[in-house]
Amino acid sequence: TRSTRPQRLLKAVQKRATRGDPQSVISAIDHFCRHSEWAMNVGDEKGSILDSVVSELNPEKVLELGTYCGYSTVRIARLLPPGARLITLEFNADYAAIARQVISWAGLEDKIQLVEGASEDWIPRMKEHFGIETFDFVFLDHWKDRYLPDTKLMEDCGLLRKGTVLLADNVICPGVPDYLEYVRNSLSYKSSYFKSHLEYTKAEDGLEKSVFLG
Ligand SMILES: Cn1cnc(CNC(=O)c2cc(-c3ccc(F)cc3)cc(O)c2O)c1
Ligand SMILES: [Mg+2]
Repeated sequence: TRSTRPQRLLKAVQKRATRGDPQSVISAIDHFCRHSEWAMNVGDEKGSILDSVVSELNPEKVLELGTYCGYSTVRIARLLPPGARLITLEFNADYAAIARQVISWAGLEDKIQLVEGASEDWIPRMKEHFGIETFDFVFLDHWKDRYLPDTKLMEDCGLLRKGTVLLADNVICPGVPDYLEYVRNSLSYKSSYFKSHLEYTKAEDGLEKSVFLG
């Protein structure tokens, strides 16, 4: 049967990228998405903003909601200091299978724990299952109707501390109006918008950076 787009994306990585070289994996996926088939990775333009937020923060404990093919997982993990850990949650088993191979090709498996399942099931288990008290950085890029409930769930589970940074993808396209309204009006967050474009297109999109004030 016909291959899937994530399978073709993985083939492009294995064909073009060098094992153990995260930058070549990122470039191979960007090339595939620009010249072969669009895919919903955060992309190179918003990816550069993601890089700058991560580099400035130097987080030890990172949570990513929505792995997809592992593009942003690799972008983040390549910048983490030794000993830092990234937990990434993916609901879709087919995406998770591809992401594991992309992460492995980049040689970053030691920094990354990919967990398959629903974010609402795993967020309450971060402490007892992963020994995580609080996260330093959270990248939200999963189902857009889950950004707000999962943020409230992270608050309720005590996973955010004074200074934890949430960075949300797609706040314009597809858009997350309820989440934006919440983080921009809540006294518990200092929020700012980074205007950019939908990956590999000219359409407007952006990232919302929200610092939890405790
Ligand atoms: C099925 N599924 C598994 N994970 C998810 C969560 N991600 C998205 O939905 C997502 C969607 C788009 C997008 C799609 C079509 C379009 F016309 C414009 C934008 C872009 C993104 O960056 C995304 O992260 C969905
Ligand atoms: Mg996205």
